[in-house]
Amino acid sequence: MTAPPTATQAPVDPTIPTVDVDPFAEEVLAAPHPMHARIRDAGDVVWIPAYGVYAVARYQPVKETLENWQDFSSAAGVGLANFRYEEPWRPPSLLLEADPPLHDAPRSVLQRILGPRRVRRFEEDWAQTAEQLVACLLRHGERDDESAVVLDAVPTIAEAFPLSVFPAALGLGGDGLENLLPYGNFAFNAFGPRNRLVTEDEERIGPVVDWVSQQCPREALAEPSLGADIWSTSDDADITEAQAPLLVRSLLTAGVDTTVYGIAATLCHLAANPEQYARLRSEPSLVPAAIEEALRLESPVQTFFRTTSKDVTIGGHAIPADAKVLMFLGAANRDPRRWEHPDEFDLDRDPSGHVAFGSGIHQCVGQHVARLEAASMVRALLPAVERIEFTAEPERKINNTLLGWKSLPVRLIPA
Ligand code: HEM
Ligand SMILES: CCOc1cccc(C(=O)O)c1
Repeated sequence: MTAPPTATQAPVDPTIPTVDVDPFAEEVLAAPHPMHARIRDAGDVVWIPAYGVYAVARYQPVKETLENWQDFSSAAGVGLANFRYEEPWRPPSLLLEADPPLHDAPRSVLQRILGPRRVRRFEEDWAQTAEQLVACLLRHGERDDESAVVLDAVPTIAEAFPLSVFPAALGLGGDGLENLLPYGNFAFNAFGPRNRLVTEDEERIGPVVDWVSQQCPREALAEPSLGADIWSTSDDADITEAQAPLLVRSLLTAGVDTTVYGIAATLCHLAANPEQYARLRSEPSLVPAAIEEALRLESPVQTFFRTTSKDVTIGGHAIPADAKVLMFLGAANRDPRRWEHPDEFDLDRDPSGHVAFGSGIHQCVGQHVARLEAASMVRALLPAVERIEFTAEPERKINNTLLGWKSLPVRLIPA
């Protein structure tokens, strides 16, 4: 492993604007939108001296960088760390941190197992679970003096629902599920710099990492399940027995915190836009559009990096080989060059083309699972809850990669 290059404090192309921000400062992680506008306005690509990286925030260059896997590699890691010089904190993902051809077979296996038709088999069960959750909250929830149910929608809905359906769908047993959110939280923090968000957890994450590893062997996974499906593809040599547990680990890592943040994002905008919530109640066919619009607006996964595989250009500017390029997915999803009134939640917008799930060969392979979880939850709320109102300011959850809510204090007015 050769020594990492010293982060040059200036771009090799002097026409690339420098933007002196720290995207991973906690106050910026909690409220990134002003920084996004500043970077978008500076140009197609900018230099961020704080980390010695290039960055793209406008929709077009973000989408092109995501889709150009040949020039912008994932195999050197999709975080700040460059695996060509630095040891990853865990064995790299066979999908997220791989390029073709190594990426091909694992991707094909998960694409088949998590495809829309296969995911539809969960529809009835997840709808029933979501309806039971809503009925239980309305029956047992604390009531205010106007008989509305007062609760924090993050633990009681956004976290409770995914944790009640996804581990079982994956094939996990019942013990230790409290490790899932901390593991995903650490994994997403680890894509960023080694700041407090990483160091404060790394001392105690060991047992959590061990628990996750213990969930991946074939004998740990119930049948039938998504995890068992992964292992059965190793019988047909689509993937090897050594690869199967890493694919299970991928679903454990990427498949929980993200959906919690996605549901919280949707609930936040339904509470903030009561007239659009009312419209959904009368037009439930708009539920998928509402979820896509919330994902565009919030982009639970805010950033990922790529590493240039040779001397390339972005927007006509020269970028050298082996450079890290930070892609601001959340900024691209609010780029006024691509979206009209970009910061508004608009049910009538066509949100297709947003990059909340990425784009190209690495586009989220779990997106159908994510969409079904969110739709199941929203569809269960609509007939039972007339309105969702904030009772206090929502509180941000801070993470180097994820943007979401730690708390959504609301009152549910029963229908
Ligand atoms: C709202 C929820 C979710 C969001 C916003 C999200 C976002 C993303 C994004 C942006 C990528 C692209 C990464 C890149 O280009 O480097 C991605 C990839 C991926 N996602 Fe999701 N995701 C979500 C839910 C899920 C779920 C539920 C699963 C598993 C069941 C999952 C599994 C994966 C995997 C394995 C990859 C890597 C795919 C590849 O590299 O080929 N994600 N996701
Ligand atoms: C949501 C982006 O997708 C991810 C995130 C973290 C880990 C993995 C994996 O493949 O292990 C995938």
